[in-house]
Amino acid sequence: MFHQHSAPAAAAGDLLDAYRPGDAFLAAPSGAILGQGTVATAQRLEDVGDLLARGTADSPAGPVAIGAIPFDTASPGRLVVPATVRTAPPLAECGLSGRVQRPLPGPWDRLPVPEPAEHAAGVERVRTLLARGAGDHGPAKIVLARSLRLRGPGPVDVGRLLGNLAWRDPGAYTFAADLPAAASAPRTLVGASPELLVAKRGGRAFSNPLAGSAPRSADPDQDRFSAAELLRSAKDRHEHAVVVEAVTEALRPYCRTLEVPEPELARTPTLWHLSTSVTGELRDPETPSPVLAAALHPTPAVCGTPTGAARAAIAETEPFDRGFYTGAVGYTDARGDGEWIVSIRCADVAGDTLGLFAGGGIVGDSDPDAELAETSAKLRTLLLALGVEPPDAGPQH
Ligand SMILES: C=C(O[C@H]1C=CC=C(C(=O)O)[C@@H]1O)C(=O)O
Repeated sequence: MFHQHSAPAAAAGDLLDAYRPGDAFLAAPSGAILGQGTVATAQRLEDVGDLLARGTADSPAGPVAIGAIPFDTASPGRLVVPATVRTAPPLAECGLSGRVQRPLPGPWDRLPVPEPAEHAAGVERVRTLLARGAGDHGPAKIVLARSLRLRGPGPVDVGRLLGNLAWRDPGAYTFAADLPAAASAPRTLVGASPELLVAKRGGRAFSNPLAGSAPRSADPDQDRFSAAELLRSAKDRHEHAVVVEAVTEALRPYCRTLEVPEPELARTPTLWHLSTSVTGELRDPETPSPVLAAALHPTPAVCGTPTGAARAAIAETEPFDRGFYTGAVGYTDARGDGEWIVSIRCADVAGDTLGLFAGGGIVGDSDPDAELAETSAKLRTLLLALGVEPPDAGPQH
């Protein structure tokens, strides 16, 4: 039996200031939450409901669990019931504009894994696999990722990095989640994702699959052109449709109705994406958000389709373990209301090192050079927030 203290905060900026390594922070367009201290933990989404039922809280919604699950559903996650939970209105309402970005001190050693040319060769290999499997229950889409390892002159200041990410894009899902440490050093997943895996509020479920991307440009005409091209691109619309179909099929057993509008454009400071906002009315309004997240994860936005074949191709092709990249980060209360975010545009931080990751969906007509450019733009979310790359004159929002 445990008890969780809850308190409102005036502004999400206060929660950012209060964040310390080991805490859990998530800022979403619906509001921000900070968890501090630990009274209970679980390793799997499926166990969170029972865990929360064993405690009480100051809040009428009961205790809250916050945390992360990895890409590989067979590996343990870290889901924490914090001793204290503080909530605040969304970051975008709290006026972070009075602050400045505080670059993290360098110099930084960079190690791409694999080398960019090797990633491009991997895209070619995956295209061959896709061609071979076409029409034969083989994979139809595979998300291939690459990694960039950075080592700085001292322990990475995760709080500062989190503040910079929030400042750069207050509309993103900005998060820091404590991870199971490999050695004695604390480990944190920190990032600013544009993608909602699933949210559940009362009797409704929401998902916002993204897939199909184009790098933004500093030239406004070129930027508008890239966005319009993306919206028209048959290749990107196919890549996107595969994800929307999988998301609606995974939600359908839980929903009485599902609204699936046409894709539209969504933007981050570095990329355009095709985006579909799916809304469902739940058959059972008490279906908990972790159950929905477990049913959806991993979507073809991060893995591919069919899931098993895509997962096998990823394991064969990517020369690193994804860990918590392309997993999910989120929270739920004891009533099951909560939000789970696709953990992309993030870094796995331990001591003086960061593992950055970026991937892209590969279909039959993907171009290896375009995939390199796209993953470079995705890596820039973290590189800009670190101050490793100077802020450019390009679009910021
Ligand atoms: C896998 C990532 O992005 C996914 C989300 C949006 C667009 C994507 C794409 O166009 O390929 C990816 O599916 C990543 O950022 O590492």
